[in-house]
Amino acid sequence: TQSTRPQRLLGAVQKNATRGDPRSVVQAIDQFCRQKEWAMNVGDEKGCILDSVVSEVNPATVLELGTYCGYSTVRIASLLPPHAKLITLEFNPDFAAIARQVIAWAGLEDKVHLIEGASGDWIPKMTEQFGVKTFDLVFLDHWKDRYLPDTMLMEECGLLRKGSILLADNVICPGTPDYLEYVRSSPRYESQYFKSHLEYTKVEDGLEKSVFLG
Ligand SMILES: Cc1ncnc2c1ncn2[C@@H]1O[C@H](/C=C/CNC(=O)c2cc(-c3ccc(F)cc3)cc(O)c2O)[C@@H](O)[C@H]1O
Ligand SMILES: [Mg+2]
Repeated sequence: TQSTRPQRLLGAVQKNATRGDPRSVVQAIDQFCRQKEWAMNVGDEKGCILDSVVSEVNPATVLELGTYCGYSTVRIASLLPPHAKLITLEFNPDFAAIARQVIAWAGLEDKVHLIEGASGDWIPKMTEQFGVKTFDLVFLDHWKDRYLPDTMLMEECGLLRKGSILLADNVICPGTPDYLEYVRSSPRYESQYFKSHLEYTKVEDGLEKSVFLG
């Protein structure tokens, strides 16, 4: 039977990356996506911006919405301090299965909690299920029409504290107009746009970093 693109991406990791070496996993995926098949990972260019924000925030608790194959999960987890926790939500079981293997190949399974389920169902359960009071950093990279409702839901559930950082992928391409309007106009956020390019292309895209002001 035909393999899927995520399966071929995992194959490239297992073939070209060194077990336990997150940077080699990231490099293997970027090489695969540049040379073989485009895939919707945040990519190397926007990935450097993601790395700098993670390093600056030095978060103890991170939430990622939309794991896909685990590329940004590996980038983020590889920069976390020893006891930090990254919770990543993915509702497609096939993608979740690939992501688990990518995360394991990088040797980061102890830092990552991959939950198979929908963000809308799981955001309200974060405190009771994982003892998370608030998130220091949230990376939004799931369906673009879910960014705004899930941000409002996180506010309602008290998961954001003064200083929590939201970092959103694809605010230009494919675009998240309602989310962008919200975080840029709300007095409860201080927003900043990091201009970049759509992964592995010359098309404009960027990340929006928004600080929750409480
Ligand atoms: C509510 C809920 N709960 C849990 N998991 C959820 C969830 N909603 C989605 N997911 C999961 O997250 C990923 C989905 C990511 C969506 N990302 C994009 O659509 C995307 C697209 C492009 C793109 C740009 C130009 C083009 F021409 C074509 C595509 C680039 C990107 O970077 C993207 O992120 C995927 O793994 C999906 O199962
Ligand atoms: Mg994206």
